[in-house]
Amino acid sequence: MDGETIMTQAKLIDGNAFSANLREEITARVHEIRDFHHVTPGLAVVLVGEDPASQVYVRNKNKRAAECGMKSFEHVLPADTSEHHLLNLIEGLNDDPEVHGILVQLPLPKHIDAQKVIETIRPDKDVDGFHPWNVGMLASGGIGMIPCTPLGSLMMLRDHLGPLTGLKAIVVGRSNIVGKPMAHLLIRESCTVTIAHSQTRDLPAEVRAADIVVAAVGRPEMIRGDWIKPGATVIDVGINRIGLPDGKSKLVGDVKFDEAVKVAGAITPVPGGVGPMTIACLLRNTLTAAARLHRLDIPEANPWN
Ligand SMILES: NC(=O)C1=CN([C@@H]2O[C@H](COP(=O)(O)OP(=O)(O)OC[C@H]3O[C@@H](n4cnc5c(N)ncnc54)[C@H](OP(=O)(O)O)[C@@H]3O)[C@@H](O)[C@H]2O)C=CC1
Ligand SMILES: Nc1nc(=O)c2c([nH]1)NC[C@@H]1CN(c3ccc(C(=O)N[C@@H](CCC(=O)O)C(=O)O)cc3)C=[N+]21
Repeated sequence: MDGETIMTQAKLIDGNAFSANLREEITARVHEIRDFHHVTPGLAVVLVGEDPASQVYVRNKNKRAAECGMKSFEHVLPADTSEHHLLNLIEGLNDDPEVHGILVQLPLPKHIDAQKVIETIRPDKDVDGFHPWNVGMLASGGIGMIPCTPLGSLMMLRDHLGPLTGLKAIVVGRSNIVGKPMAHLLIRESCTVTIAHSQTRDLPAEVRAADIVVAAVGRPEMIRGDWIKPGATVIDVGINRIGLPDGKSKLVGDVKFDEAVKVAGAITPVPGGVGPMTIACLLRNTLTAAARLHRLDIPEANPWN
């Protein structure tokens, strides 16, 4: 090196390792409530349609639930399932004492009203945290169920940075499942929060001002290295499968990793970043739901504060 150019390399935030630790902690709690309270947390996952990518996620969720000692109930329904049939299934799960958590994989086929489906899930079994009751609890400072992807993202931020008080954060994306709940969590952590979306003017300038960047856009490698403030912490939520010239495909995030890794202070990779944390947090929410439904007084797994 000539002494002029200082090559920096961001710290990699390892979602696989973090999620393995969290799942270990959850497993211990699951065994504890099984042995002392005779309760086994149960997670029901509902998938409508045969989207192969979704099938992989559902299988992963069930496998991880079983590894933690939970029961898992898989409901795979054909793509032409009626809304009425799906709502009936959910009402059955609402009333099933073995089921503590219910997740309906999104997106749903167009003929089904997703909002109606979400509102049919009992709020205390809504482990996705998408029911308006839980949305309101997060927005108004109450205790509800926190959406898994934002929760996992926050755990990694807190682990890397400690308290986030006063930091400038930008969330790129305003969806109900990632962007909005993420912004609410960051407000709760006393960050100064900007929410950007497709109508934002001069997105690179907004991103450059931020100490924390959460990318949840769904556009492969859109956020470039020269948009990142040197030393910033980057959480890449994006999961995009892109085709390669040789006919194969690979997963990339919403951040151009090779560029950002040279500027950021820390960054989550894709795969191996937010994705595995989402699943660990789903299990954590299922454990929490089981404990609350049975009024068990157990400590939360990784209460990060
Ligand atoms: N790792 C994980 O566990 C998970 C990963 N994901 C991934 O995260 C990504 C986002 O998911 P989700 O929130 O559901 O996606 P949505 O498509 O629902 O939302 C995307 C958001 O990005 C905004 N946006 C789109 N284009 C631009 C642009 N050019 N500039 C600025 N903002 C833009 C949209 O703005 P507008 O509102 O104006 O349209 C919208 O608010 C996806 O890649 C998804 O696969 C999702 C869930 C879990
Ligand atoms: N009701 C509902 N809740 C969700 O939480 C939900 C959903 N619907 N629909 C789809 C999205 C997407 N999602 C992911 C979860 C885990 C990984 C994951 O584990 N990814 C791994 C591996 C991915 C791979 O190899 O394919 C990784 O990033 O390392 C990714 C994406 C949850 N979602």
